Amino acid sequence: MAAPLPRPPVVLSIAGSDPSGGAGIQADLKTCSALGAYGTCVITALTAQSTRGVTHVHEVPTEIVRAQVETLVADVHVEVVKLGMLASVAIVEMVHELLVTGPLATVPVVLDPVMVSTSGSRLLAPDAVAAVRALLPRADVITPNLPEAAVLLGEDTVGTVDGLRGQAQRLLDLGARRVLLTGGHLEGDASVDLWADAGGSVPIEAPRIATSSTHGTGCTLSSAIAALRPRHEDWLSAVLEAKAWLTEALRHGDSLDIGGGPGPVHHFHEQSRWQAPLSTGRVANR
Ligand SMILES: Nc1ncnc2c1ncn2[C@@H]1O[C@H](COP(=O)(O)OP(=O)(O)OP(=O)(O)O)[C@@H](O)[C@H]1O
Ligand SMILES: Cc1ncc(COP(=O)(O)O)c(N)n1
Repeated sequence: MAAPLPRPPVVLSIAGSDPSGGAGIQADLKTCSALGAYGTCVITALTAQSTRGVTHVHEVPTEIVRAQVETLVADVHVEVVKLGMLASVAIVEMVHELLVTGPLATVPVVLDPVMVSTSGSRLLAPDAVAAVRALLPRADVITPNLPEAAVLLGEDTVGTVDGLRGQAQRLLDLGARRVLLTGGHLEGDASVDLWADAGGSVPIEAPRIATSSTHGTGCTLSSAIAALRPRHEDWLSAVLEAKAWLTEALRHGDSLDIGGGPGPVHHFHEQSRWQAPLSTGRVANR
């Protein structure tokens, strides 16, 4: 029998804070705990938000973002980084530098290019889109939703799986290595995302859950991929497990009954409980 991992893989979420606990670093840390990873975080922005929406955004000074990363990484070995809300050009560029020439230079990256909250508030300054685009080649996987993919490409939002294929390919052309284009904004009985990498593209389907508890699904999915990557041989296998787990967390979200707006998914529901598989002890590499 193979030995279990000696300790949980360490994931670093660099993202914004959501006091309502459904999105941002709070969702990322819960996801890590639910999936057997150890979550750490560096906060880029404080938002004042509830399930009903965002009322304020306060960006963390870039030197404090840098200090958080440097202080953490000097002590703790991070196995995967997940990037969420990066707020401004200055923060995107600072994080980019840390990922290329700084202490995170060899760490695999999942980039969720967060731009606008479900409730419609800007979480990324419009002039920061080019800086996020420049970050694409440094990410191992990017997880844009349909509006985010369209903004990155300077195109209109598409609404069909064929349209997704074209956009995913053009994101690869921009330097992304692997793309999971999330189709939560599509309609239909299935919730279809599109995976694309140098080998081609493949739709990833799950049942569409009739629920209003969709706050933070994008954050939760991208951090689940980061949390599961060290336990899989490749990125696509981690994505498939993350998507299946998220679907169960969505299925049980309404039972939480948090807030008056779109509520969070249920990271810890019994039927979505994740069990650490026996493992070879392999950890992610690039
Ligand atoms: N009702 C649903 N049922 C099943 N899966 C869903 C549903 N809504 C979203 N998903 C899935 O959740 C994941 C994230 O989807 P989405 O495209 O909505 O990202 P997002 O817009 O970044 O999310 P959010 O802004 O809510 O954090 C995808 O895998 C998507 O297919
Ligand atoms: C800090 C933070 N990060 C990300 C989101 C996106 O999540 P959603 O689209 O569900 O509002 C958010 N609302 N807040």
